[in-house]
Amino acid sequence: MSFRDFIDNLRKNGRLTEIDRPVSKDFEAPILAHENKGPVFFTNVDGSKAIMNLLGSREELGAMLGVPKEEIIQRLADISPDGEVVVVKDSPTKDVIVEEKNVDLFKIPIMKHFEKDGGQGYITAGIVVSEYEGEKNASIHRLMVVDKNTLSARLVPPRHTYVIHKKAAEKGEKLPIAIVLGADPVITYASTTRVPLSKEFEYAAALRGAPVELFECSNGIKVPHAEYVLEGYLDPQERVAEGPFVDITGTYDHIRPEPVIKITKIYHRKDPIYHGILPAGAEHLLMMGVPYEPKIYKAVSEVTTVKNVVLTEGGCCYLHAVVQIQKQTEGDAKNAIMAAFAAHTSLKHVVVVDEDIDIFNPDDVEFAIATRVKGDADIMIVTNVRGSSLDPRGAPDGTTSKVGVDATKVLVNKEDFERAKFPVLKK
Ligand SMILES: C/C(=C\C(=O)O)CCOP(=O)(O)O
Ligand SMILES: [Mn+2]
Repeated sequence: MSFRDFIDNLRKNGRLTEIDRPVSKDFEAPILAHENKGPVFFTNVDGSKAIMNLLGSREELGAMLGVPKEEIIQRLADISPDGEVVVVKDSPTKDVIVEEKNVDLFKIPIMKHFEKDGGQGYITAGIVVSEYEGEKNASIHRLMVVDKNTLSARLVPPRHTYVIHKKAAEKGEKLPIAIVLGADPVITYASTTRVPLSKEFEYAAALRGAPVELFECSNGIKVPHAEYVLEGYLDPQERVAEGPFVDITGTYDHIRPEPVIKITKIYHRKDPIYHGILPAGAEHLLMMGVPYEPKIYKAVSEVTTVKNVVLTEGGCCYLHAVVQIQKQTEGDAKNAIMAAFAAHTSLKHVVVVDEDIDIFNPDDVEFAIATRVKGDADIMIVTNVRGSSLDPRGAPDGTTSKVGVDATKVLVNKEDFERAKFPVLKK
């Protein structure tokens, strides 16, 4: 499905808010997206079309994957990244081709979001596709606009783009890349996942249940059909001060020296639609967090019977997990805690609950903590572990303390924890 077909479906189903008046890419469009919550289509952001909040809820994500929100994790965990990918010659993305001397990123509605943002705006939904010595990758990175043909990418170790760029840079070579904006949303989603190296498009094809078509850019990088493709390279040496940027916590991430991307060509559809993800908005949080949920699910399934996993909105969909298990033996929850921390190294706090707790309801999770936890026995603290660079409370060397809470029933007296039910009355 194309990006446009996806938007048309949202429109037909009455799920799209359309804003026809002219709005500015600098702050105004992001503020409107923040106020509107659901998908918002702008017909005139400084003269261009744009959409924000495209996949801003678990319901929307589930609808795209063809499952209810409670089954997203099982669906993502069950699918192997081995769908069919075909290379085709033509693409509607090639309708308009802007050669190097005319490249001007300021003609694209790349937005400024928050008052202290660094650079000249940030591309927030750009899939960075790279290929080097037979290894391929597709992943979303925040991209700061430096000038009309220069970006800077925050590359976090050990993400695949970081690893591939490092390999090329060690040999002093430029890494050819292409930045894809406005592909089939399943492809964009697949690019946020943590599948094995080179497998994002195969994973997207498996999720979509149909082959993914790629076309070749002039620098050899193969990309899916999209609204915009920015072709260029990651420089082996040059770095600029990247940031500040508001990441998932809604606080400003630090400024760091990050690699520079030069854009050498732009392809776009006629009348292209720009995709912007609102930093710290629901779409951003889900894109960052949901891909880790199947990873945690699979890791916990190795140690006990896992039923579901959620990275909660209150924990920025990244720092807090709730893991639901069918407890078999005493101590299962502690093993589940260790497995969850190993599967998502940025995770800081995890609560393990039983099957009768609704993990999507924070009040129900708090009820489990209130009635099933005894602090000296059920809380596990691990100190000096690798945490998230996004945690404002993390130590300068990137370590933190992690807390696991076993909020499951004690098996020997599990009847003491039974939740009272009203009888069903005969009518
Ligand atoms: C921008 C970040 C991640 C990414 O590109 O996936 C920052 C968070 O990374 P941590 O690994 O949590 O430090
Ligand atoms: Mn990858």
